[in-house]
Amino acid sequence: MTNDDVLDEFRAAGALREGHFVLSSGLHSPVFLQKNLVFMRPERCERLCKALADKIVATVGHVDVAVSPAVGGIIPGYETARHLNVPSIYVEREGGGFKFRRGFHLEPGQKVVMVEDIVTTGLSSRECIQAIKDAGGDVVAAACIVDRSGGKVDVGVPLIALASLEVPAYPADALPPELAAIPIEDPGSRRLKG
Ligand SMILES: O=P(O)(O)OC[C@H]1O[C@H](OP(=O)(O)OP(=O)(O)O)[C@H](O)[C@@H]1O
Ligand SMILES: O=C(O)c1cc(=O)[nH]c(=O)[nH]1
Ligand SMILES: [Mg+2]
Repeated sequence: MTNDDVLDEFRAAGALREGHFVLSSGLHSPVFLQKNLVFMRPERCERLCKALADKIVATVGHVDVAVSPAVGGIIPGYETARHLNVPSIYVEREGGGFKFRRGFHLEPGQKVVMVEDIVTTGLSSRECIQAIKDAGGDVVAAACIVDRSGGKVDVGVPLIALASLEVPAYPADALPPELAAIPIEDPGSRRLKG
């Protein structure tokens, strides 16, 4: 799939949103990819994740397991794992960091692909990769549906992105006036209080 094919799936799902969004990293952006509106349609999710699985196999060959960071990574992680024919497990936030819960664990040295939905700064990917390493996994690659950094981000392992875009994002103290004038939405789960 080309970048345009991937973006067309987001457009067709109404998931390419414009406004004023505060991202997981705390950066602000006029564009938000609301991936859940894409993943809610199994046929869309299947098209994207099959293409991502093919790209993973072509890049790193066989892996043993896919691990994703909750919440956004869970559905694409599962669907990508289905096409890789490997198990899919996930980490979730507990006390600030990502932890394996629900009986999920890794065997020492298992080859892991970390599957994210969207990468912006790579912070969530790096946190997830650290949790996998702490659990004994060997992270052979990271993968995502969309890399919003246009290939600039470094997550410490090769990043396999189905699509790569450069989307503007600004620190809170450096907002363009036209963005500052729009009310803020905070759509992710990082700052959710229980
Ligand atoms: O590369 P980054 O700067 O870390 O940004 C990308 C992350 O932001 C989103 O997660 P978020 O924490 O908003 O919560 P969600 O997974 O529940 O959507 C997305 O799912 C990625 O995990
Ligand atoms: O950086 C993020 O938090 C982020 C950006 C985006 O476009 N979509 C998303 O789900 N998260
Ligand atoms: Mg996430």
